[in-house]
Order: sequence, then structure tokens, then C-alpha cells
Amino acid sequence: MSIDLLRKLGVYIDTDFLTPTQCQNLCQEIQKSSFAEAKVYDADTKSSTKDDALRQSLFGTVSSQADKEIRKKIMGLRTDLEHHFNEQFDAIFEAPKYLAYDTGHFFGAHTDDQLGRRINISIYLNDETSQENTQNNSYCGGSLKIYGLLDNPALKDWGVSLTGAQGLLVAYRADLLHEVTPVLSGSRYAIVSRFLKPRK
Ligand SMILES: O=C(O)CCC(=O)C(=O)O
Ligand SMILES: [Fe+2]
Repeated sequence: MSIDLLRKLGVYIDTDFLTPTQCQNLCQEIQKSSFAEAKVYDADTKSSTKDDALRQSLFGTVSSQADKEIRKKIMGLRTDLEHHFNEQFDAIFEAPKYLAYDTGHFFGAHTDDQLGRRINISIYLNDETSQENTQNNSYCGGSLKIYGLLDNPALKDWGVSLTGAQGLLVAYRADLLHEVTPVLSGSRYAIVSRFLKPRK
């Protein structure tokens, strides 16, 4: 349901961007990687800082082979996204980040349209469920919620939630307010990247 609605509102969704096997392998690689606490970009200082009130999640890593495959897949998306968003993007996109949100982690409402970022991409590596007793590498909570999809000031607080599903890719304008609601149980694994405005 939310997928149809988000598509109607201009959000790009590919439910099968990665295969279940690819996702399982990436989850395993992230799980066994060493983690760094995720930071947020501060436009005032033009640097990335830790801000626990806005964001709690972890940056993991994957092998260079797995990273190369993901970069190739994302590169292959550019033409489709240029048509969809009716805009040209730079051939160089932002390096994919491999994220883990453990139980309690979240990313509060923010926009990402700094640093020439035009389109946000998230790829989900495991399933979100509505059951709090999560099983089989699923998680509960941790929905991506996007605001401002209707250009109507009266509806600026109206957000649409996307239920994360293994292999699903979502792409949306980086200037739209969005958040990741707190993970209530389990761990949420995702890849985030961005298409950028062309550099002259
Ligand atoms: O984890 C996600 O789905 C989105 C994360 C996000 O908003 C970001 O990294 O800027
Ligand atoms: Fe974001």
C-alpha cells in the first residue's frame, strides 16, 4: 500500500534491486565488520559531527568486492533516475555507506540537500515486520518516513512511511524532510548513497 502511494507521489521504488542472496551476504559482511558511530553533516561548520539527539546508527563496512558490485548496480541506475526525476546527475555518485541500526537506533527528521546532493538512495537488506518478537534477521520499527511529498503547506507535517523489505531500493529528492523511526527490536541493515548535481 505505502509503495503504491509513494510511487504516485513521485518516489522511485524498485522492490527487487538486490536478490535475497546478495542481501544476506551483505548483512553478514556488515555484521562482522568493525563499526563507527554514524555522524551528521553540519552546514554551519561544514563538517560531520556526532549528534546523538538527531542520529544513532552505525557505519559498517563490506569487502571491496561487494562494494564494487554495489557501486556498479548504483551506476546502472543513473539513466533511469534521470528520466524519473527529469534531471541530469553527475557520473560520480556518493560512496555507498553500509548502515546498521540496532534496537533503539533512529535518524530524526532532516534533509540531505547539502554538498550538491540531489537524490537520496536507500537499499534495504532485511525485512521490517510489525511483530516486536522479530525472527530471521528482521526488525520492527525503523521505517523511513518521507514528508513534503505534496506541495501543500497545510500538509507539511504529513509523512508517508515505507516498510523496509529485503532487496528494495527507494530514491527520493534529497531536499525532502525524512526520518528513520526508532528500531523497536532486531537490527536494520541498509545501504545509503546519493546522486549529485553535475560538476561543470
Ligand atoms: O536509513 C535510511 O533509510 C535513510 C538514512 C538517511 O536518511 C541518511 O543516511 O541520510
Ligand atoms: Fe537522510
